[in-house]
Amino acid sequence: MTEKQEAVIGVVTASDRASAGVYEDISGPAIAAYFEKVLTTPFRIERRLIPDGFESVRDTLIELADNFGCDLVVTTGGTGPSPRDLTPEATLAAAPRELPGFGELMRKVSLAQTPTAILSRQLAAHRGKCLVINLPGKPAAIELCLDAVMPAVPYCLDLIGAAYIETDPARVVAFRPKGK
Ligand SMILES: Nc1ncnc2c1ncn2[C@@H]1O[C@H](COP(=O)(O)OP(=O)(O)OP(=O)(O)O)[C@@H](O)[C@H]1O
Ligand SMILES: Nc1nc2c(c(=O)[nH]1)N[C@H]1C(S)=C(S)[C@@H](COP(=O)(O)O)O[C@H]1N2
Repeated sequence: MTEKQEAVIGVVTASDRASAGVYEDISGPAIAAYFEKVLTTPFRIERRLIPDGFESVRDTLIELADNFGCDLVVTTGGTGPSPRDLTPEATLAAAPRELPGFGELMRKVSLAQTPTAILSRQLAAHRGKCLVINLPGKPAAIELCLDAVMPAVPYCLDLIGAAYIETDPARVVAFRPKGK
């Protein structure tokens, strides 16, 4: 296995209002803080705070994957049914190979928190060696959704040829089949 020294993790907040300064972006920093807590292998974060919209999100994801070498990009916001909520469409335009289990599981755990969880069209997909995971905009969704999918993320990154990452087992028990 070729191990890269440092994983690169993109954190993208898609929100018209947070990007215009109407309210403070809490969800983007919460994602970065989550990885600080959970990962034990070296990584750095690339943060972006952008307006909602198909092109803004698609182009940001492509830039993070292709020019910044991101192994993983986590987005927040723009997953709902409002006309400007276009993060899932933009994600599939940038990363055409969907991993449907991620969206299914995140909606399932979110339903325990709120009945409106079914309004989120959040998904995960990969662009070559870069995995993209959508989260809802609400700060309360961040840790809940990431806790649900993180056990499978390190092995997923192995399979797509991205960086090798490890989690603190006291926080997240990551699953890698034996011998991998
Ligand atoms: N990045 C964020 N940081 C903090 N709070 C947020 C964020 N995104 C959403 N929220 C909160 O969730 C509420 C509902 O968010 P909504 O789904 O309308 O956001 P959005 O469509 O992602 O963003 P916007 O409407 O600003 O473009 C917001 O009013 C705000 O209180
Ligand atoms: N865990 C969790 N999931 C959630 C929510 C939440 O508060 N917690 N909010 C829901 C709501 S109200 C909406 S409209 C959708 C989409 O939100 P977004 O457009 O900000 O991505 O996510 C849903 N999923």
